[in-house]
Amino acid sequence: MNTRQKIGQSKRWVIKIGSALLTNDGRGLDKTAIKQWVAQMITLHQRGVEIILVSSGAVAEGMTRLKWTQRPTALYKLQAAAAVGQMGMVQTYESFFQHYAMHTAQILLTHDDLANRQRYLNARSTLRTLISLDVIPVINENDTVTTEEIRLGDNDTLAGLVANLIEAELLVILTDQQGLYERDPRLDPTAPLVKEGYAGDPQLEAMASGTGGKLGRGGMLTKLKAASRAARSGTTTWIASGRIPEVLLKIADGEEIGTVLLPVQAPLVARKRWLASHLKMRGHLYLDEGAVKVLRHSGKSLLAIGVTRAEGQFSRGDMVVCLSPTGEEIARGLINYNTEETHKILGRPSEKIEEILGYVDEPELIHRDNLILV
Ligand SMILES: Nc1ncnc2c1ncn2[C@@H]1O[C@H](COP(=O)(O)OP(=O)(O)O)[C@@H](O)[C@H]1O
Ligand SMILES: N[C@@H](CCC(=O)OP(=O)(O)O)C(=O)O
Repeated sequence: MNTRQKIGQSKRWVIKIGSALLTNDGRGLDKTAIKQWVAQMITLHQRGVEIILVSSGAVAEGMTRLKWTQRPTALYKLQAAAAVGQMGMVQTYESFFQHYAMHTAQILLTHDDLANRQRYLNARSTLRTLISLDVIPVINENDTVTTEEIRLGDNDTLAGLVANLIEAELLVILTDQQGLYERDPRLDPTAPLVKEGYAGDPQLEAMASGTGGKLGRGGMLTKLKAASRAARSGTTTWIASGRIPEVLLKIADGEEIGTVLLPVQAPLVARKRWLASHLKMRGHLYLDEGAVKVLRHSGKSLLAIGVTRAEGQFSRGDMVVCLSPTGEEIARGLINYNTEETHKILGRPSEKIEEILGYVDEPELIHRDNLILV
């Protein structure tokens, strides 16, 4: 059995379907195609595969329903379109799955739901429960309530994080191209297809352009970044064209289609994976050489004494980036003190915190359990 065939036998899949594909390039929901993907998912489910769907298309379908020809730039219009289009999308999935007596469940997530530990754990247990009930979760970003500040931005990222959340074995990204090409095929139609690579390989990321089509937001770069995120839970990513007949079954059979991106590092433990899923950084801490060494080699907490400078506006519990004296990123972590407090205690020993602030929240600036090395 070759690598692809082994991957095809994965038992927990996250399947992400992009806007361009789902709405047939903006001509409204492509119900014929959706019907076929649903039929394939049913076959996979009957073979014992657990499926979580991440579906884009709310904004694109909303635009069609509202008869808008141009994707609006104003957030409030995008949110209105998403609210209208999400209805059509979930109705379509539910009715096709109902045909096979299966239920779907709508899950709308925001960045905050994944950044807050309690909500992250709630989302995970809901998804696990739905899977155990043989229900197909249909996930999208909760576009109607997200602001520029807190949005994930594209569903490739969301799919990568969902793969981490439920420890999927395989993330399938269906799009309007055959996979990753060595150059953007819109610019160079002769570019060769990359068949296999490693998630997080910077050489592959250099091949992908960051702009999506007129409907999607991601482009190929976010798909590669999603593969890199997914790899943190040991998940393999398979990017393929959703227009290939029986595409999902071909993947399950390990056929030579699309681009396969293999995880290289050992999977991170659950809490570290959650930490790594934070996308919004609120500040930067510059460490001295001693602190860099301790973080890298001793797995210890970060103390205020090892920090020379702090930038940004953050509150207790926010994610900040730790940099070496030359500005190289070393780690990220949840800080125990806000900006003003940090400015007062940096460079000082932990036993002085009480004297300086009048209280001590924690002796560490960032506890090692809340720290992830980069
Ligand atoms: N190296 C590349 N290989 C393949 N596609 C690329 C590459 N660079 C950029 N792209 C573009 O990414 C697009 C897919 O992204 P996007 O429009 O966001 O799709 P989706 O809606 O499926 O997320 C393709 O149509 C393609 O033009
Ligand atoms: N949440 C948005 C997703 C937009 C988006 O990222 O689309 P895509 O790049 O096609 O995955 C929607 O449903 O329209």
